[in-house]
Amino acid sequence: MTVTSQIPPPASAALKVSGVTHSFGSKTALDDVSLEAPAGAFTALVGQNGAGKTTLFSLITRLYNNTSGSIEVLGEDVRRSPARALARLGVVFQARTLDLELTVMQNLLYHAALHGIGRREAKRLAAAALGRVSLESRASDKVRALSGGQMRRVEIARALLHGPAFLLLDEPTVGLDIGSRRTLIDEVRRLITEDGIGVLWATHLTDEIAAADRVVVLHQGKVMAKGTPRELCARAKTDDVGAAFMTIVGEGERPAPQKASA
Ligand SMILES: Nc1ncnc2c1ncn2[C@@H]1O[C@H](COP(=O)(O)OP(=O)(O)OP(=O)(O)O)[C@@H](O)[C@H]1O
Repeated sequence: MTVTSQIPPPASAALKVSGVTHSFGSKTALDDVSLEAPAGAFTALVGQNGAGKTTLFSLITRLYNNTSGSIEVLGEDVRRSPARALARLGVVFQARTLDLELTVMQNLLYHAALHGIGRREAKRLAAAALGRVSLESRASDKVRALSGGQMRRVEIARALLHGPAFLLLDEPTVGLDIGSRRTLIDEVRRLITEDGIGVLWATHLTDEIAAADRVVVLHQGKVMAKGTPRELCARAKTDDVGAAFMTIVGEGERPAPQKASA
């Protein structure tokens, strides 16, 4: 009997960013950035403050126009086919955007109305989305009554309303306590395993990375490394992902300007 090794096919890139540069005046926030994030997997975009994570998210979501390179969501170019590309994308921005005085359900229905979803369908979708983040029992509560972590999960439910295949989350755990952080990450990982959603998760916290994740290290607008945590650790000759990140980021530090000798 012949035994053939089962090599899994390469995961297709649900999000593909190629050669994207973006500047604010003379400040280059992103410098020839290329990265891929597969469907049905967790990709961590790790970078310190000012690395360029939010700028990248703003380009992917068309808040800013990408004038160089290309960005594709499930094969749809965001510049050429913005409606089709954005229809496949769910986004949780860094800043919180729920109306605190409305109920959880009212927030979701308002968002659905903006997307042209009819009331009855919106209610069905909202209930299903709340179930996916384990918050169906809070539908009638005012958002103000929720914890920070629960608010984030409502924002994820809102991002899921239109049935996206890929989720972008920009530092979603900032300001949350350890328990809420863990719950939020677990919920998002469950969406990946149960619904096959792809995730790009921006963070500066390396303890949010799991062994099976893909990691992209962004520093001062440049992609410094891409790979599995194990590959990053091997490159930095350490077994600690946080230490590997600091080593890799250190490689990218701009040299201090030389003083002219007298
Ligand atoms: N609207 C803007 N005008 C000018 N400079 C900007 C603007 N937005 C971002 N920048 C600069 O671009 C660089 C990247 O910023 P960005 O917000 O994308 O980083 P980040 O990785 O999201 O950091 P943080 O975690 O602090 O949000 C920074 O140097 C920032 O000061």
